[in-house]
Amino acid sequence: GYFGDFGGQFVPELLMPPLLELEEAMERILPSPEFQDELADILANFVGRPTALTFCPNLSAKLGLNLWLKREDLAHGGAHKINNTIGQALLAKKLGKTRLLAETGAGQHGVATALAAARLGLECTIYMGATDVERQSLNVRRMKLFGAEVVSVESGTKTLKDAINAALRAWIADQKTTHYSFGTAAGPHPFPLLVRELQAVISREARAQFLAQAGRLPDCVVACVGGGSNAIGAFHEFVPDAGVKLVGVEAGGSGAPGDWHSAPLSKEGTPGVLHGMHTQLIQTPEGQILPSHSIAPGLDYPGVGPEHAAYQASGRATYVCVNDDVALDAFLELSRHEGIMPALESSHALGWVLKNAQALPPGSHVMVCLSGRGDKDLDIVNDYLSRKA
Ligand SMILES: C[C@@H](c1c[nH]c2ccccc12)[C@H](N)C(=O)O
Repeated sequence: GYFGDFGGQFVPELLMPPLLELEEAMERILPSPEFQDELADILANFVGRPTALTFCPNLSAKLGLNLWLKREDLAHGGAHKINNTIGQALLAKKLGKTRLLAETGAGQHGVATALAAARLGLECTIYMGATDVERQSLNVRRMKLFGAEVVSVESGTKTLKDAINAALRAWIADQKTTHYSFGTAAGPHPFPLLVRELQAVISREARAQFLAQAGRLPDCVVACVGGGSNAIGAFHEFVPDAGVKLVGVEAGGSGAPGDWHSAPLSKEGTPGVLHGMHTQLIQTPEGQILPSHSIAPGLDYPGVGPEHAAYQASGRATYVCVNDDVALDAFLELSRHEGIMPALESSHALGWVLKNAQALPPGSHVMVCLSGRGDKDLDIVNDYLSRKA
């Protein structure tokens, strides 16, 4: 369960039985033709795959690049999250589980888990920090309308990292009937591997679409990195293609000195253990996890998936970060020039491309993973516009 020095299963002994059961299920059930056929049918006819690979003629002309977008914003639920939640829900059902539980901070993973449970006839309990329940009330309403129970977590800073701790504890207490559907390619082994396998559909489709539509491979694949699930999925099938640069874009927050960020890889992160994994973290020298911040709720996390930490260490991928304003400007650029409204999370990836277009060879073919749609972010964007006016 390691990616170089990173990964592992740093959990209480009590959590080992369900993790071992999940690992065995992953090896036995996931690759089976029966599971793969059933998953392919759901991805086609419920999720709406394959998602488009969209060329951007106006921004390409403006930037002197060939800008392509992998449209995970068009997947059911409005983001890439469903690739993971529907796969884990199907696996849980094959294991005879009757309930899913999950963590969420921004609410996107909670919604994607709740709708997958509804579709597959499973009960669903979502753990969410009390602070997040307050500020993401629309997603709380969506989860409840899909039939999920939302448990408000009052411990710690009452945000995502506390929701994960509460969900892991709940799983220990109820492991026989319940599957924990982890929200990103992080957590204790086998979650980083399982989520990567389920999100790899993004690059599996994109690689074939690029060859068909552009007649070649991309020069560069760019994706935002919070926990890292859309990025690991966008990278995975391109990893063997040495000519394809992989760029992960983290959230730099406001950028003001002393302000919090969510960029353990591209800023001063250090190795440590959190949520069952050894990875790069934003922490004090004594190992106290520091608060994180980003204008994009889905990127707000002080850690990162271990496979990304390993790709940074090996040099296979490069990790950079952009601040809130660069992401907001990218949101406006794509909306105004291409008629597509990107999630603020995805806007970080696009923002890096817009900011660094001159540094890329002219005519480069760049694929940005558009991990989600931006309707959820209208209030934040309008607030930015009124401040800027
Ligand atoms: C990205 C996703 C998420 C869900 N669970 C996570 C664990 C670690 C990092 C990120 C996540 C999002 N923050 C959410 O709360 O739904």
